[in-house]
Amino acid sequence: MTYIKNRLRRTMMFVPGNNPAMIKDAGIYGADSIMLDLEDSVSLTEKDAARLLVYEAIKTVDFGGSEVVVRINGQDTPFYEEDVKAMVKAGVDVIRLPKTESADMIKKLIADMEKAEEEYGIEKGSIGVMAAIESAQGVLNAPSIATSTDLMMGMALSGEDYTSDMHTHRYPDGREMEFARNMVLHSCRAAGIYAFDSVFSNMKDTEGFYRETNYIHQLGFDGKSLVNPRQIPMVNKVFNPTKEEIENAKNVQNAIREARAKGSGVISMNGKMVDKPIVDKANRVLETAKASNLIDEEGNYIGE
Ligand SMILES: CC(C)(COP(=O)(O)OP(=O)(O)OC[C@H]1O[C@@H](n2cnc3c(N)ncnc32)[C@H](O)[C@@H]1OP(=O)(O)O)[C@@H](O)C(=O)NCCC(=O)NCCSC(=O)C[C@@](O)(CC(=O)O)C(=O)O
Ligand SMILES: [Mg+2]
Repeated sequence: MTYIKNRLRRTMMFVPGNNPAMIKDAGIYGADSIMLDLEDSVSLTEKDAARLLVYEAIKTVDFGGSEVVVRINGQDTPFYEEDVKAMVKAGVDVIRLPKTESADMIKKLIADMEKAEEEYGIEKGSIGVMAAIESAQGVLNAPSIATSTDLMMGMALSGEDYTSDMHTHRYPDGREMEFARNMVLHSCRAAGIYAFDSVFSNMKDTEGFYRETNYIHQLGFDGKSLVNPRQIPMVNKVFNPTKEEIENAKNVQNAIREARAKGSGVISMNGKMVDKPIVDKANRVLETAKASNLIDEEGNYIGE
């Protein structure tokens, strides 16, 4: 496995690292990224066994087309060092550092990964990293965390720990996370890395899940951390461009081609102005459609 900088990352599903049945089948649900968890879904007494299980799984289980991320234990725990060594040796795609509060924490992670890469003869830079922002300190330092290393794939806001640190709860309207979402998202966009929204923990509240997913898609997040496979098609439904959006994007491309042939950078299409930023957005819609297998090589719609 090797870390790929640019790919589709709408859905990143947590899978408890001490659950062999869930790990074995994790690849069948079509998540863009599977996140094997060594941190909070694993009890203190099972940390070593989970690390071994996850190591073996990375070596032997077929996770389909999913990227494999491991959430290791935090730097203030006795498990961190062994987690880093084992995951580097296993050749995971991406390591996610929980409770990241500063750029220095990421620099320490990179130094520890490099030591392990040296020890196990793994190519330097073949494993990406990501930061989970779970506290007020992490949110305030998000801009420098985002740019702390070239290997930074993205950052995720962790709503459960964050709202606990802020002495509040998760509310249906999400106002308690407005500032954090905007800080994390802007830091990611400015750094050119992926932005992931928080898990939504109430599996029964489908309406609430759609409300939150539509909201974070509107803000500009690339994807969301998930806790259950049932959440994957719901996120894809929100994030995938519709047939109408794809047709509109193709019309925008055709219109600007026509305009440029006449020496202009702007044209009117159905009463709406089309210029460079509109074309950039149309291009992004078509890139997403292609990566999601909604259009073929010629741009024809092949989605359901
Ligand atoms: C929630 C529940 C118990 C519900 O169980 P249920 O049994 O009701 O689920 P069902 O839907 O009935 O399952 C139907 C079928 O899917 C299989 N299946 C279910 N879930 C699966 C899965 N995740 N992976 C693969 N397979 C799965 C299941 O085995 C069954 O398979 P089968 O028997 O063959 O039909 C279960 O989903 C689960 O354990 N989720 C992961 C929880 C977890 O990891 N939490 C820690 C991460 S959050 C955190 O730490 C906070 C954070 O740090 C986050 C941040 O940083 O972002 C912050 O601060 O915010
Ligand atoms: Mg957490």
